[in-house]
Amino acid sequence: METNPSPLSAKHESSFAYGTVKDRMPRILTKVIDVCHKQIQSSKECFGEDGRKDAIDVVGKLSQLRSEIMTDKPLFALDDQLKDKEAWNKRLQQYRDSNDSPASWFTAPWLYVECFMYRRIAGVLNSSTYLKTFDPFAEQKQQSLMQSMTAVENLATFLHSVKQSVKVNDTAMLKQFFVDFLQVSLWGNKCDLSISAGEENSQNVSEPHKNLEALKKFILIDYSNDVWNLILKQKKRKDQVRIDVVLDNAGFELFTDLVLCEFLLFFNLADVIIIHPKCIPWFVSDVNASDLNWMLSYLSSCSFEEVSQLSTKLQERFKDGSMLLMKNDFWTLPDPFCLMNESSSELYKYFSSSDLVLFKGDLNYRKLVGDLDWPHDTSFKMALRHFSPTSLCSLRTLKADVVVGLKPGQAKLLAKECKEWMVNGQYAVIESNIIC
Ligand SMILES: O=P(O)(O)OC[C@H]1O[C@](O)(CO)[C@@H](O)[C@@H]1O
Ligand SMILES: [Mn+2]
Repeated sequence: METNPSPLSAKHESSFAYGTVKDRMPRILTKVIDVCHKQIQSSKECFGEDGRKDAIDVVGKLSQLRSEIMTDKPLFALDDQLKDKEAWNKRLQQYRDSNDSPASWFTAPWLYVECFMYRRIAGVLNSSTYLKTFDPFAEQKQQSLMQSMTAVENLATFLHSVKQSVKVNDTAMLKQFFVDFLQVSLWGNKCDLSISAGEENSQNVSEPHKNLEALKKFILIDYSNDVWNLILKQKKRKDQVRIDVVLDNAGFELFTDLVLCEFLLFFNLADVIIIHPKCIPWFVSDVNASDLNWMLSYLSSCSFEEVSQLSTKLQERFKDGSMLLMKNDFWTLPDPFCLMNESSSELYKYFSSSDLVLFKGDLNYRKLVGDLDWPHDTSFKMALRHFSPTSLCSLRTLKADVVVGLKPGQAKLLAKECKEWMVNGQYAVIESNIIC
């Protein structure tokens, strides 16, 4: 029988999880409470006394949640109206059954409790009358794109020039630019708002595609060659190549992901691309469908021509079906991906017919490897624990103390170089299960 390492957990005071549950999560909740507090007045203006009471009730329940976390109360089964509640409760029960102590915020697996906070926020909002669809992070997500507009303009200009100058059959050039756009999308993952507890974290490099050479030494594992070979191989074998992108953050990161998609579609390296957002406000900056729509209409009306053209082109792609957005509640469960086949078998089956699934970001990586305390030289394949519907590739900057696939001894050397190497977003991986 396989024995797995233990899950990362805030019960270890020296861990990154401990700092997250103790400081970062309450800080994020405080911001959510402030934003909802502002809704008291506007709800009153729109819906009268009823609206005012409704928003006050939301603020009260969120404050209660913050105090539960800060005082390490036991986790309880969800009792709300959202349809994934049974799936959540089942996992909690399984945890309780396999552990003697009751699960609490600081003692249960970090992956469960951090996801649980966002699911609880969604449950509170959904229980209200007037704030059901209110996204407390929407404004921050929009701000982060607006603050990255110079980088957006430069990247759109770069894509435009590549589209103009590179021939569709010039494989060598295409490979070079594929790797560039893949890396731009990778480094776009630095811009999440959860690691900074919601503080401004926009793109501060104005020409992201010109910085790639200098950043190469920070990519610890790099499967871009294999990903490229896989795409070429599938193109030769099939009429329709499909790539799926499991999104992470809105703002600049989403823009870099869409640039990569447009590059692949324009040069016929993929025929259809499916993107997968979250269905509830999640880890502060994660993409919801409404963030994508907002971004495309914001950029379409931008006065910078390359940006508005690109955005209009992307809107057309969603209309003609070469790009599709697919929603699924699985992405906002606490489940590691090795449980996808059990808890969302349709999604697993759906991925089996994809040629390549790209997973963006840190949380997706944590879920790929189960958020377990793996020795760092464990193979990626082993850490996936049989999650292998098709070829997978994770594009992730390191913002949590879990990483696999390194050479023996490499982690020690990195720790000497930089104490914070696993959590400060400076290092990255392009990691894959591809066997080409
Ligand atoms: O947006 P990402 O890349 O998934 O990062 C989410 C962040 O949230 C965390 O869970 C910390 O709160 C880290 O894992 C990570 O830094
Ligand atoms: Mn995120």
